[in-house]
Amino acid sequence: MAAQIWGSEKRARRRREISAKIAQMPELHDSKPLPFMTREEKIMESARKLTILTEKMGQIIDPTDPAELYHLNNEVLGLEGNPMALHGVMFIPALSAQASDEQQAKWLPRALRREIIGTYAQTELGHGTNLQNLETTATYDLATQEFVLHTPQITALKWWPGNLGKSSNYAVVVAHMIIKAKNYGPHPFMVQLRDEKTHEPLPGITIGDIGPKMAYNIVDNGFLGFNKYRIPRTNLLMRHTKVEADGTYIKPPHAKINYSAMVHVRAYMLTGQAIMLASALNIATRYSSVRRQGQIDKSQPEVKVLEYQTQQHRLFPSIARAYAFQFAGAETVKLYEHVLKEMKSGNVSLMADLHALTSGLKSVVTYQTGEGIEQARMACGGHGYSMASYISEIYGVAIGGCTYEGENMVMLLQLARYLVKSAALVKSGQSSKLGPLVAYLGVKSEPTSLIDRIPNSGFTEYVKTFQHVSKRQTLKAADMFFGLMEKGEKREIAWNKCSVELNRASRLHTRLFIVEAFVRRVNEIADIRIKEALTDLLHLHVNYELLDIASYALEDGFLSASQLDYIRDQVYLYLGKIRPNAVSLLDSWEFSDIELRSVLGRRDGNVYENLFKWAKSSPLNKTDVLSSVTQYLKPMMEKARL
Ligand SMILES: Cc1cc2nc3c(=O)[nH]c(=O)nc-3n(C[C@H](O)[C@H](O)[C@H](O)COP(=O)(O)OP(=O)(O)OC[C@H]3O[C@@H](n4cnc5c(N)ncnc54)[C@H](O)[C@@H]3O)c2cc1C
Repeated sequence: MAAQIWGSEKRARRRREISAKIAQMPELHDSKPLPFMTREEKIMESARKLTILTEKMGQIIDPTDPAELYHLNNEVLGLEGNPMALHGVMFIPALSAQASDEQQAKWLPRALRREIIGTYAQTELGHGTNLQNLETTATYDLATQEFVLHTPQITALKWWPGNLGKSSNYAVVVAHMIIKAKNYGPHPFMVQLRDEKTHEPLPGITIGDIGPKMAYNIVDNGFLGFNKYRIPRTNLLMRHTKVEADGTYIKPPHAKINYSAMVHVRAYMLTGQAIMLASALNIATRYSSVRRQGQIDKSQPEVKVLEYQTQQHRLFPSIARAYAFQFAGAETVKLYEHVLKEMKSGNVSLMADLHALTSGLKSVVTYQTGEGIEQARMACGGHGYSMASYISEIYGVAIGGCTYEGENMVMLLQLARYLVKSAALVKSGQSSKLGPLVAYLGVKSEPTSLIDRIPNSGFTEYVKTFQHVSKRQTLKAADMFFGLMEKGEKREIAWNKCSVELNRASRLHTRLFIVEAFVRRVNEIADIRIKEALTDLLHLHVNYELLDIASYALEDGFLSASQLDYIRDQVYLYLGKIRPNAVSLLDSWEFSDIELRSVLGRRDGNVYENLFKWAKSSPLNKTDVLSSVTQYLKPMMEKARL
């Protein structure tokens, strides 16, 4: 099963080998549980491990393999980030995608050798989503052939970029490029922020940390201001756009080229989210098979809480989602690699499809991951609320994904734009022009669903039902939008008035893709036992998801009330079928104890002993009487007793 999850037998084996090596290297382990450290201590601890990794990485992994690097980071540095988190995830990819060959030759080897640390600074205090209204400017000075970076007011400060505050000495900074008083819009520039010897901010730069956050506190998200700070013209990243010495601006050959970096990050985010969801569920499911509370049959002993149907209903559909997201993520990464190849040979047409899809996937997957992790936390009762479970940290980190890399609602609206364009093609009889991911919008569906009416139909009738609801909602929302415009509403006003319905269409389209990706994967599996276990999970997935969106299928009579009852019964049937495999379905992800960092979710299952040991190591327990008591509470009580 691990091979299915991680993509191949070899990848699964390499993960095990890497975990085994790390287990033998105590210098790479947390020196004490992270929840007992202050933010400064955590950053120090992470930097310590980072420098060891820089030295020894080659002994543990193949550093050119992103999957191995990801696993190493997760296990050693953990989810809470590290002082170079953005360096690998955003800075190097931004240089790779947007710097010219010459620029790459100058900066990339230094970045890869870690001579410099970089980040990606786009968001500002005043604007994140609306890039057109970013306020940082880069004005071209023809006389010196330099760009002058400036933040004219407080809202123009860069705000949020990871590792910008204290760790990075370089950044790719997005600023409005102005040449001869003409604004060419936001463009990326390579900017040195700090002196390479002293690490002090360079003159003209105001920089710092934005303070503690809900999670991710090892990352020093920062602010950055420029006071007429000069950089050479050649620091504009010039892979696609160019500015010549005389200020001549050369446009990128194709606007969609700029999508590729975003699509890349969003595609990889999906598997990251699946891993976080599976981690939280692994903790909660293991704990639920140890924790005993109450009886189902009063004549019998207390049961493991995993026996309760409500507990299964809380956890198992999310297990199915974790698998679904992992498979959809892997498929999207493959699709991305294919589209990239096509683009290199001049075919950019598929990028729009993929960009739209990844916008929807990023939004649906991060939202449902957050939901699933929170349910996992509650499934652990009181102990889930303790940092010993580590689920709250996983939750905090995962839901950051709902906001960064494009705020979720805005992402859904991006996909909706594509769906509305596609609906217009259907309405004008041009369905043959639909992109491959939306081709179903042009296919006539049956009048009613055949779920439970055709024996052994596999998942075909489910997929058709998802297609029907997605198509119907897309055409309905598009009709609403076109109708308002026909009545004379301005395009933007009409769009805003339909945006809830449009986002519903985007969610349904995305959920359809996730279901299809799951079905495709299960159909490919040769090993009978694995296929059987995943088929059960897929049954739960399609029935649970359909029940969740049933109102869309009921409103036009596509599904009947009796079919809904059948679907509901199927959910209960598969909860029961999955119960015996639940723990192993998550153990198959092969997270090590080091990686999970959870007292509740350890492999040995010694929850109570481990919890007591953990509590005793709380810094508050170093002394029996705290100075807060001697200084304040004791005198207060003494005074009251007089
Ligand atoms: C953990 C974390 C890490 C980050 N790391 C980085 C980083 O490394 N580099 C970087 O540059 N930035 C980073 N960011 C910033 C992040 O990219 C932005 O916060 C994000 O793009 C959202 O923008 P915003 O904060 O301006 O939200 P806003 O756009 O102000 O969103 C507020 C609300 O308005 C709604 N809204 C906004 N516009 C529209 C619209 N057009 N239609 C409908 N609704 C709308 C949103 O849906 C949301 O509900 C990070 C943020 C977080 C939380």
